[in-house]
Amino acid sequence: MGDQPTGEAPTTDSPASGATADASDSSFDGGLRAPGAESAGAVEPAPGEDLTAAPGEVVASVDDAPRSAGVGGNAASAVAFDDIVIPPRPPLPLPHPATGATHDDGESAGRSVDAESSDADDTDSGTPGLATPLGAETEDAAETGDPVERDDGAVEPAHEVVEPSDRAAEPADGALKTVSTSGSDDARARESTHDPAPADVAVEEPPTAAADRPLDSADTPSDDLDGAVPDGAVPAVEVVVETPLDADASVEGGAAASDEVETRSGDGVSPADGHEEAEEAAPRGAADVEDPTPPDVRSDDVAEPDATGAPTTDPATLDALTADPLTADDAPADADSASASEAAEDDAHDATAVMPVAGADETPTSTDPDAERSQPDAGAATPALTLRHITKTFGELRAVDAIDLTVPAGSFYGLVGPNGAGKTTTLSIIAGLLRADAGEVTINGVDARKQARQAKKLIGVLPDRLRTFDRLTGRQLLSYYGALRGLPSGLVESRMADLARAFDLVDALARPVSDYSAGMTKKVMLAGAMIHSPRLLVLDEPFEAVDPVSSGVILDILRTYVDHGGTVILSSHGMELVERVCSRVAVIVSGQVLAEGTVDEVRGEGTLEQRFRELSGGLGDVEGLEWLHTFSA
Ligand SMILES: Nc1ncnc2c1ncn2[C@@H]1O[C@H](COP(=O)(O)OP(=O)(O)OP(=O)(O)O)[C@@H](O)[C@H]1O
Repeated sequence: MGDQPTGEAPTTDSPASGATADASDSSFDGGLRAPGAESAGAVEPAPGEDLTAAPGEVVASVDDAPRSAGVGGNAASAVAFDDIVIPPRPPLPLPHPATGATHDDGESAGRSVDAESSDADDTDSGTPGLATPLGAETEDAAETGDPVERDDGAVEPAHEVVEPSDRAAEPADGALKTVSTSGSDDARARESTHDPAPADVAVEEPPTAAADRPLDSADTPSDDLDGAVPDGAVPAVEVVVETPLDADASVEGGAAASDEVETRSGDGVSPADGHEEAEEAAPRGAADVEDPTPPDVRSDDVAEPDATGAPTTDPATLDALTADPLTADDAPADADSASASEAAEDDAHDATAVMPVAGADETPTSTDPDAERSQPDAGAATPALTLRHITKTFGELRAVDAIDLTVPAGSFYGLVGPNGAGKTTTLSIIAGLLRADAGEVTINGVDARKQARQAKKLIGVLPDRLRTFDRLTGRQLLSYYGALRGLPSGLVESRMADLARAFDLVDALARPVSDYSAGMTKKVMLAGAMIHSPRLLVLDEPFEAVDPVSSGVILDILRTYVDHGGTVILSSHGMELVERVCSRVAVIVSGQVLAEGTVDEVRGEGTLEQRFRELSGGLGDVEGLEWLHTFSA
């Protein structure tokens, strides 16, 4: 190719462009491009021309050079560079003095360059702009044979860069020095390093999003809560772990500390800033929220140390661990203390305990919906949840209209309804995210308004829209959930490991939740809702975006949870799923409960979906959409 007619070299065909692009990535890029391109500010001329003939030849030079020079790869680059670069500096006519020693190798490059210049002059290839810069650049040095004066005024012998000894000693420098002849700052900067471009790029590269991530690799220690975590998540965890212990000494103080922890953890920066972000993170209707912290991580709990201190997932042990420490003696007193402040009541409860709740022994343990349907009164003694005339309006819209519901303890309760029916609003009120305009919410006998903190201890929440502190890694988030719920760190670690395995999140725990898919986010938040083994799980669309395998796992977990006395209330648009797994169901339309009871009672002779369609008014009006079938484009 070195003997190709010069007229073929300077073209703007795509191969040339492609070669230019390729060459730009190579270590000998500077040798190929710099003299012409950088010094003259060429518009990719020399490379394009040169490479039109060069791609194969350049490679051949690189391959051959080291063999002839008896040096390694880096030297090879330098030799190849010489072969290619030197021609622009000395007089163009061949043979070039510097390439004479390696004529075979240098010939192609030298002729290529020569061809460029002459071709640009001799042919009407339509690429004068491509050839000219290199020609102009080389002429100065080549015709005079004088040292090259750089743009910054420094004088550099033109031949310096071609000294074989220099190249052998510092091949990379040799290549870079050639770049320096351009006189550009960039070239000089590169000249100063012994490391080729890739390292320069790596060093100078601006911070990336990945660099901002708290943890991004699996090599993060499992107990890395104190490890290097950007965004200030570390101090959050440090403080969180200690908060419940502080709360032990003083409920008031503990609550205050807890608030601070929530805030600081929320943004991982500072309490003040975090508070704002925590509010930002609050679910829809934040203006109505009693507490800006999402309910799934919200906790007014004081520490409830593990009775045994031993991590466990054994259901029986979990029941023991989560058994409400409250004593029945205080229950009536609580009911009578409506006039006292909410905080004062909660403190009293925290200090002494209350709550006659339906324990696992009192609750049917069958996961067979049919079996449970045959026991509609199961857990009737103390319902897991009761709503009395709950009403919520948004402006003129009555989203929830005097709803009454009773969810027996140990039931798997489905809330279904069309879009905008009021399901999420209802669940948000149950979770304490929204304050109802009117009505009462009672959770396991605890008035959710009068004894908000006590009530919140009893529930785990998967909120709508998955808003959470997603700058934390999954591990940090679950640790945060657990710490806020007052669990000992060892127990948190143990449960987190169990939940991660169950939800197939082991490999994801070290990654920021913001990088999770929707289904993964749902699963980690569901894990967070469960980590303190609450008595009632309030789940808004728990299966949405979750893959079938994970859905099956979640269902198994929830069923077992219900078997052991837990209660689940969930919203879903999956009629078949609700029909299959739920023992009771309520159909909400326009903020009102139009049907409620066991699944058998609600669906009657047909399917639940048929009943749902009847109650919700069927399909929308699809007439008038004929234009959709005209396919205008
Ligand atoms: N914060 C809010 N501000 C104003 N309107 C709201 C707010 N939250 C809910 N709404 C309105 O209340 C009604 C009930 O909404 P909600 O989210 O409870 O419905 P949903 O049954 O959960 O619907 P979907 O099945 O689509 O999730 C809707 O008309 C909705 O626009």
